[in-house]
Amino acid sequence: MQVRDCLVSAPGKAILHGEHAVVHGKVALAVSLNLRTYLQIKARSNGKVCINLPNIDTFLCWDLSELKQLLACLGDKKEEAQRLDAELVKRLREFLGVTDGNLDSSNTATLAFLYIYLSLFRSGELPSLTVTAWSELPTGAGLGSSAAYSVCLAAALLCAGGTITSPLKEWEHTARWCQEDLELINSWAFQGELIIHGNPSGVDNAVGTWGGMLRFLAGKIIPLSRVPLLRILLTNTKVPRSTKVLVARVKDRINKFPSIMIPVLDSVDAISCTCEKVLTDMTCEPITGEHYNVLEELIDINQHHLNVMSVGHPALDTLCRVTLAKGLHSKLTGAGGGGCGITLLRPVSRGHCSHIIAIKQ
Ligand SMILES: Nc1ncnc2c1ncn2[C@@H]1O[C@H](COP(=O)(O)OP(=O)(O)O)[C@@H](O)[C@H]1O
Ligand SMILES: C[C@@](O)(CCOP(=O)(O)O)CC(=O)O
Ligand SMILES: [Mg+2]
Repeated sequence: MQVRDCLVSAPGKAILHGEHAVVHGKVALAVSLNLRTYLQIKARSNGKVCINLPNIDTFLCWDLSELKQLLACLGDKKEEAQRLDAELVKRLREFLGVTDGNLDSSNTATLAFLYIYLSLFRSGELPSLTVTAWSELPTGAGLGSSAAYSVCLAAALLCAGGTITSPLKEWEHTARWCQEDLELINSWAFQGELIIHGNPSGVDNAVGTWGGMLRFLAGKIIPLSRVPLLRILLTNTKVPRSTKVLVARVKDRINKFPSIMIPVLDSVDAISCTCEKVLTDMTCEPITGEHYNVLEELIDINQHHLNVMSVGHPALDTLCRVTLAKGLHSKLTGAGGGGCGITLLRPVSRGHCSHIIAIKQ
């Protein structure tokens, strides 16, 4: 089978409020960034499947015959993007020599690719192709690099195999898929996140698929079209961490102290809802210092809650302290434990360097 060549991209994200709580059914507010992951598929006729992931120093090739063996006796089950096929995951882990202890960047990214590739093409002939993915996002820093990679994998493999068609007209440089295709891409991207994160909420792949700013609650995605222009400073502590480990850590703490932790999750939910209301108010009435006072207090309270969830880090404490000395309020974003923090800038604040994002629509 010959696939179509294609090139896709997807954005990273910043979570304003609701990280971790969203995994436990609470509201999160997230926004896409102008930092993207790109992925190209090229059809080959050499009987090989190759993957090049320069950001994580991973360059691998397999013969189609080896990959076909992984599907032996799995049956022609219609590929579906609802849940992981445990048997296929087990075979892939064995094939890559992966045990729970050595699920590093390279192994997880390779596993996610092979899982989606084999699932999508399992009922027909496996195609020979080369996948190359690269990103402007820091890997493992809370800006949704895993989701942007998973969204790109899903979109490109669905497109290469002809399940969805490219919306790009000859004269256009970029285009978006229709809603139905975006939903299919999102559901396969969620599979990638399941492999990389273990227990994802789905908020990151939703932002990677639809872009813009959205409210996410238990799989329900509500785009927020009326939001004010906010300036947010992103700071990368450069402390490495893994979302999978942090999500599992929060779960352990909830299991250990349910009566203490459940109210914390409820409070984070209320913070997201209050923040959303303030943002809406800011679009229908003149913006005042009081709006910013509330947004800043919400950031401070949430940062304390995230520390209570055990996903803080001394480098993030430093960020909060240093910015507060300048009258600015910060919290971690994404899984925490290091990675990136966000700082709300008031309209008068002068541009600190790092990366400034504009939040609108
Ligand atoms: N550009 C990339 N190329 C290949 N794999 C990537 C890339 N970006 C992210 N990944 C995968 O995602 C993992 C990081 O995911 P995660 O811990 O959730 O952090 P993040 O906050 O960046 O999403 C990496 O270990 C790797 O497996
Ligand atoms: C902690 C969490 O809420 C966000 C994780 O984001 P990131 O992988 O750190 O970019 C997990 C999730 O929602 O799946
Ligand atoms: Mg991630």
